[in-house]
Amino acid sequence: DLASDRIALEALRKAVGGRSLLWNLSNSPCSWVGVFCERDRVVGLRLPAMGLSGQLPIALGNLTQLQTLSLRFNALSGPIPADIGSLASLRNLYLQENFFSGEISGFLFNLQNLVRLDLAHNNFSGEISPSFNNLTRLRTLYLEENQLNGSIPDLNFPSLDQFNVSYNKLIGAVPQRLSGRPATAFEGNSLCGKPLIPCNGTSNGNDKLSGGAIAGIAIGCVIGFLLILMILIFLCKRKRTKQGVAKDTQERKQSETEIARENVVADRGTASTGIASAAAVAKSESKRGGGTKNLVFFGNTSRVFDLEDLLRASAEVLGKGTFGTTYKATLEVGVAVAVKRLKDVTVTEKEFRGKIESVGKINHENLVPLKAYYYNKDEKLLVYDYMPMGSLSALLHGNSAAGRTPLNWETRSGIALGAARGITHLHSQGPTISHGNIKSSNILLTNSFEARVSDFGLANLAGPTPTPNRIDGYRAPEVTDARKISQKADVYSFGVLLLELLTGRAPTHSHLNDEGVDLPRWVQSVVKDEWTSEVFDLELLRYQNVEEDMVQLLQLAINCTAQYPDNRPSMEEVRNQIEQLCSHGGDTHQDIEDEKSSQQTYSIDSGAPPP
Ligand SMILES: Nc1ncnc2c1ncn2[C@@H]1O[C@H](COP(=O)(O)OP(=O)(O)OP(=O)(O)O)[C@@H](O)[C@H]1O
Repeated sequence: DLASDRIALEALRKAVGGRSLLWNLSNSPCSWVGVFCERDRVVGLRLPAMGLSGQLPIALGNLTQLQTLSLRFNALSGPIPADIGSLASLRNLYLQENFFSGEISGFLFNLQNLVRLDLAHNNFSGEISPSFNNLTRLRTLYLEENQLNGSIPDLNFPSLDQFNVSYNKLIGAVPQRLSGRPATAFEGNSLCGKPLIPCNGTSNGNDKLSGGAIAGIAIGCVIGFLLILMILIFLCKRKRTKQGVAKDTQERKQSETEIARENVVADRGTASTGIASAAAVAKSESKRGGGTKNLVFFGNTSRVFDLEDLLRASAEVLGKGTFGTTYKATLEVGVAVAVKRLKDVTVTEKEFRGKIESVGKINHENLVPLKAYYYNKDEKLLVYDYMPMGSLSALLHGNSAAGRTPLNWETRSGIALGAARGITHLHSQGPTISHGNIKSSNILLTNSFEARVSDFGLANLAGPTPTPNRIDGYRAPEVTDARKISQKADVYSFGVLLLELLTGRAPTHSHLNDEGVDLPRWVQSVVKDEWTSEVFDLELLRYQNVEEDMVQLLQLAINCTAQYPDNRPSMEEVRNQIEQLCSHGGDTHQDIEDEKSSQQTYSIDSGAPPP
């Protein structure tokens, strides 16, 4: 009953959270922060990042109705206590990012109802037990970044979605049943076999080579060296006979090498030559009458610069995207612009000009305005305002060591609103107008963190993109060709963007994501298990009085990422809902010490598609 639940919780507080768990012991445990009850029993205990430290007491076994235990991101140490094995109702056990050590306790394998088990980033040692196979309902097993050794047993989980054992001390072959998992699930071990390198005769679990193999390699090296030497002698002789005959050819070759070198430097993003050479090509073309003489400006943009100025500008590569490389060019007058050098433009000049002219006419405070463009046979340049704060992607996933600003709820919801307004404005231009490439690197920020959507109108200038690229994590399931975009596909991508803002995780295929998470699927599966608060970015959990707003935005994101386009809201509806949400957001800067707890039981529709 609740009295025995109370005893367990008080013992836990005494052992690991005396200072950090500010529970009012004279009230019912169901009113305590992180404790969730149903029918007067504790069913959830969620204390992530609460500064808990020390060893878990033998007491939690009292919580016989507990379904979710989340103690992630704390400083808990020692073994997992044996009585956890008596939590017969437990479905979700989330202990990652602590200092737990010792072998993974055999008591865990009694937990027949366990669906998610995350023990990653601890100090667990010993072998992975084949008894994991007792956990037949398991869908998530995360064991990465521990000290586990030995080989991986033949694990057979019928419904496993997520699995990771990377960065342990595992050896031997990946069992066949797990060979379809991504290589990242196994890296950082001495493992072989699909999806890693094949296990051949020379590698039997450890990396030592046999004597025969070493001798073979040595002989191969000597033969290779002799061959190269002979080729070099032959080439030198030939060169001498040709000397003096082809001086002009040599000069030409030299200049080709220069150009090649220049391109390499530009590609590496270390110098301004890329944009300079683009502008130079453009300039020489226009001199020959092969295109427009100069940049074409839009609206009231004052023509403070021309191609010559771009040529002289100091420039740096900002990044390479789907449609080309983007440079920051600082003009001599001190103004910075972003110049996108388009590649693979497949439309005719007339179509290009028509499409870009209509992009240039679109004007809204939440869109990055296209200032000007340049078109000729060899070069197509787009000039935008330069946004000094960079992109949402860099801000969310950038290196925290480099001084990343943590984004609070107010800023995140403001960014969501700004982006929604920008995209809604685009959609209001006509039912066939859509963005086609909504993702966090295309949400740029002003100095005051206002969102401006960039890169609109480019999707149907380029050819099909058969290989997965960075948009793929955002792409709606019905979009098979990047050019066949729609407003409802934009809504899906925007939903993924909202999930990214809420969870702090980048979607699959993002170059910054190493977890391989399919964000909508992951969020839906967690929410279905009534585990909603686990999806939120830890930085957001500091602001407890906004959890209800976060849950509402999460529901909206889930609606946006519905599998069938007709089940998704329109962008206008999305904008209106975020506007409402932001308008009643009062004091959102409550501190972590704020004891006001949010004890609502949130109900989320997991957005399951119709049959
Ligand atoms: N106007 C701008 N001001 C500041 N940074 C920009 C601007 N435009 C683009 N960037 C940044 O330059 C980098 C490269 O942008 P680019 O648009 O070429 O590629 P992408 O956004 O990564 O992918 P895609 O081409 O698919 O949109 C990105 O990090 C982007 O955030």
